[in-house]
Amino acid sequence: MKTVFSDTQLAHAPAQEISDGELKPAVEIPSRAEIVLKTVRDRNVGEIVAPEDFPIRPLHRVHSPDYVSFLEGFWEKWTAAGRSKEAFPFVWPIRSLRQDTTVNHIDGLLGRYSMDAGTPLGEHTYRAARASADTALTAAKMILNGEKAVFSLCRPPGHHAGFDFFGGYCFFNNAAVAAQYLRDYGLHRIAILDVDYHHGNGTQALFYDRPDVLFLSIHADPKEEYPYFLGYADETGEHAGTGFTRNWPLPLGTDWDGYTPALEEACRWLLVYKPDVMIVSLGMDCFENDPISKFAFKSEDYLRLGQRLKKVGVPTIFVMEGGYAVDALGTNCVNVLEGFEG
Ligand SMILES: NCCCCCC(=O)NO
Ligand SMILES: [Zn+2]
Repeated sequence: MKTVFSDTQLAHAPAQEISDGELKPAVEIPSRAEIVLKTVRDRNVGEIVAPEDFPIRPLHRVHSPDYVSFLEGFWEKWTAAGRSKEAFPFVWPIRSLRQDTTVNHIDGLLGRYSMDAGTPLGEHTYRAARASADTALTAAKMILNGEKAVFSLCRPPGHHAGFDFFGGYCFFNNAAVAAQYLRDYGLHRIAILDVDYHHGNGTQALFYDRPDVLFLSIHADPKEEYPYFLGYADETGEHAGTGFTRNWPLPLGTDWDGYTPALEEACRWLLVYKPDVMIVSLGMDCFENDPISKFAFKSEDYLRLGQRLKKVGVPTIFVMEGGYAVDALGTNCVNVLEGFEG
């Protein structure tokens, strides 16, 4: 299986994050990608290719142009305001506040275009996030050109990013951008299976009223876990998209045996939907030693996951999402790819 990756994706290097209500060392760090890349090489997964530089248009097919421009011009505005350290939002246009104002103050803009205070914006965030989206787009283009399976080593991740907001360490929704690109280039049905520990709220919302992209997510129950406010079992799509979203929230502490019934149900939905392509939002934070998560996968369970996904039997793009137990991240990620390749 080929891997797509660019060193530009390492440029976003957050130092801290706000997690569990306090400032902590950031976990979505460049070494995540480096260890996965090293393991891809060491275990001879396949050729590593650089992403193509796509124009901005595929991003505008998923994200609002003003949001993309905000990210692009942010650091200049931030430093013009006399600030030099990574930026954290701290005020949001929540209930009773206006959504329609033209905000100019940098702190207002930060809140307007974000969903949480845990995702710092730095000098190189835009550049790295663009490269991460290009990595997913390149994988999509490779599938259109006949590849049967591609691993897009995306970092920063994407599944929490929505139409006009960043959060959960995500800026551009890499999986959504790839799905839309495949639709724009003639494929009819795309399935996104999100196996990250956290619900992919951004991806769900982007396709919620559409039948052409099926969104399936198995994740920690949002009653107990980020993102808290989406990912419940009663969310099944709306309008033309009714029935084309499915969520399997699972209790904290879930291990592989507790996970497989939901995975089997999701695979049955895939069998019925018969997607032209399956995009797997591949977060490895269900792992038992993940520092911010509370499922109990073992490394060998990721081999089983890859083996099961292979049986779906459609062209597949693996888009990397979360996973913060850096020492085991390479092993766990490549286990999925090797399990898939058989
Ligand atoms: N700081 C709060 C937790 C952010 C979730 C990041 C993630 O792994 N999402 O899949
Ligand atoms: Zn996650």
